[in-house]
Amino acid sequence: MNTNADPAELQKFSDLAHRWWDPTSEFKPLHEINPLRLRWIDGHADLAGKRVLDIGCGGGILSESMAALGAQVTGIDLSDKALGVARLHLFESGNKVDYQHCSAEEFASRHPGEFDVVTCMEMLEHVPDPASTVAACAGLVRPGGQVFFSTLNRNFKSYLLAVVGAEYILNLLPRGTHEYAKFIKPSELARYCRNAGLESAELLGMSYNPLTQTYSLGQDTSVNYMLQTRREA
Ligand SMILES: C[S@@+](CC[C@H](N)C(=O)[O-])C[C@H]1O[C@@H](n2cnc3c(N)ncnc32)[C@H](O)[C@@H]1O
Repeated sequence: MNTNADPAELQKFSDLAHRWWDPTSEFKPLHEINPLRLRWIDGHADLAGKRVLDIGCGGGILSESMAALGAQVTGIDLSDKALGVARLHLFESGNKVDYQHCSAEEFASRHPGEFDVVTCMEMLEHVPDPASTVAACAGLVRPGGQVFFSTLNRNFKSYLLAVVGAEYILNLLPRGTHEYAKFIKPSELARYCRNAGLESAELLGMSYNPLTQTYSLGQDTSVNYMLQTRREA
């Protein structure tokens, strides 16, 4: 099976992996959005006791926070360095997460329908074939289970804010973090989901206010957004 991965993208995350848990580092935005997305996911999926798979888990910011709410979490990623940092951090936090080096597609072939909840956050914009990742997510969740995605919209505003603003003006992210052509419109993500047997439910925007330097959830999906989906029963 050809791996649906871009080695240059994985290298970017491996190079920065040692700073994953530093809330002032390049990963500051992930630390800041985490409480918002965690509350949103938990509000829909009631995570305690659920079997959860976190795809593209990186250093484990979301995985650990879901485990802390009582979910049985497995995290998969293709960056060995990020997974190394994620495993080490468990010693510090005392949380339990099963981290594995695997692609979504390969994991789906081994664990069909095994999860109540699948999360795939800030990852689709880093893979060559996001539709294939979405199909793998659909294969991993049980009928009636939920899959949550987040990614970046593709339009002039998202180019200005997520690439020019975040990488070149505010220096929130290292230059080259995001490739504009890989951003995904909500309509495209909804189509990938529909084709994979996932029904789209709530679409929610996540916005950054540079004046207050805070993120908030709302109806504005023009830059960052999240999509809740459910596998047809
Ligand atoms: C921006 S980080 C997001 C980490 C985490 N999902 C979060 O939101 O906190 C993107 C992650 O996707 C991983 N990744 C990129 N391509 C991947 C692939 N094809 N399969 C699995 N993980 C991948 C990277 O190694 C990195 O850890």
